[in-house]
Amino acid sequence: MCWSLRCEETFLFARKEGTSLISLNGIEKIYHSQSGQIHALRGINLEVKAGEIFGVIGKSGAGKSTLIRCINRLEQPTAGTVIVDGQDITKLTENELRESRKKIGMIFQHFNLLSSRTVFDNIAFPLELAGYTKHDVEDTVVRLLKLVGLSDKREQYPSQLSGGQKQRVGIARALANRPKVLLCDEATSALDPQTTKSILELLKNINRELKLTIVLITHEMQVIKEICDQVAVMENGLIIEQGPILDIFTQPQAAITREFIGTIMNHDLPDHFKHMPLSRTPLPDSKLLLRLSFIGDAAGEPIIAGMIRRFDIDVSILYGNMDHIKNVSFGTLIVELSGSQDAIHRALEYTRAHEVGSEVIGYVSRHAYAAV
Ligand SMILES: Nc1ncnc2c1ncn2[C@@H]1O[C@H](COP(=O)(O)OP(=O)(O)OP(=O)(O)O)[C@@H](O)[C@H]1O
Repeated sequence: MCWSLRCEETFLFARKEGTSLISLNGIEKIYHSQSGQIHALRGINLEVKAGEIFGVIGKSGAGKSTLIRCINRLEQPTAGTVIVDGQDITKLTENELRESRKKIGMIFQHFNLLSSRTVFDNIAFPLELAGYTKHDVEDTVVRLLKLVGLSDKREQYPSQLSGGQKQRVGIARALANRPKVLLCDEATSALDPQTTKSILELLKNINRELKLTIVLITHEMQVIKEICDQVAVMENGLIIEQGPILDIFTQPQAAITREFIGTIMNHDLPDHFKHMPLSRTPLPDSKLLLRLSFIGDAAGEPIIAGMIRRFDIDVSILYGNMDHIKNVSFGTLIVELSGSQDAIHRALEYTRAHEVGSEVIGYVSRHAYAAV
């Protein structure tokens, strides 16, 4: 990281952290193919603030690649505007675009390195194109190699590197022109989990140290959870949900968001409960199924013990998990409350007074247990 500290003048940020660096307004993309038209993006609006890591998640075909490629105009949007650092990318001439793209680095799933060039020469390539002197090229590449931890590989060829090392070369090359934005197109999808972790760690460090804004697309919720500040969820060319990741993880609204979160943490009832008839209103002699969500300080509160102590009820924990994002703990418990309806009602009020999210899943008759 010392490269950035010695060269802070090389990363000049026109925009302060927290102000909008990328703004997509009403982006449409229609592809014309032999089999007809494909409406890949359907009115995308997106704001990425300077200094943040913004993740876009979606299943295959959702439109993620098309979206990220509109940011540097590798794809020309059919309609809408793409503003990067105050400049409307969609309106630029080819010459202006070439210059503007220096502000926008990109890395790819399959690295896209030049196989006939060494590691050093791959990273040097954009600098040579930009007309840097031999001395400046040498100086910059040496520093970039150090930044990505590949100083000892400078004379190797891509075929002699592991996937993670290749992606490090890709990152160094993308940073060569001192961009303000780094676009990551499924940058870890071809890597094993351990290597993925180390690349995400590197991206996180680069974001922190160089204050580089990062936009990444992925189909893996774990990637979003590990490094993103904000996330947008895409389906069928639309953004169906977006927000800070803690909000999205603790209060997912759309079914597909719940599905993505479900791939790394369970948010659902245990299977055998799914087959029980649930009532929205209390039945005589029924038990209440409740989902409790805890965030931050509330995660440490002994809420269950408090309920049992204060009210004449039994509480069984059916399912629970705890996790943390950016050092904030959060968790979910699915509990079953049994007792008089009055005691259950008061226990419910008690949870609501304690800044604990509580969602009534339903009431289940005691007899239902026998039927399952
Ligand atoms: N060059 C193209 N010509 C025609 N159709 C395309 C083209 N590129 C993408 N599409 C179509 O646009 C839609 C969105 O594709 P896109 O690659 O953006 O999705 P994605 O979410 O990135 O999917 P994946 O994760 O599989 O890459 C898909 O239906 C795809 O088939």
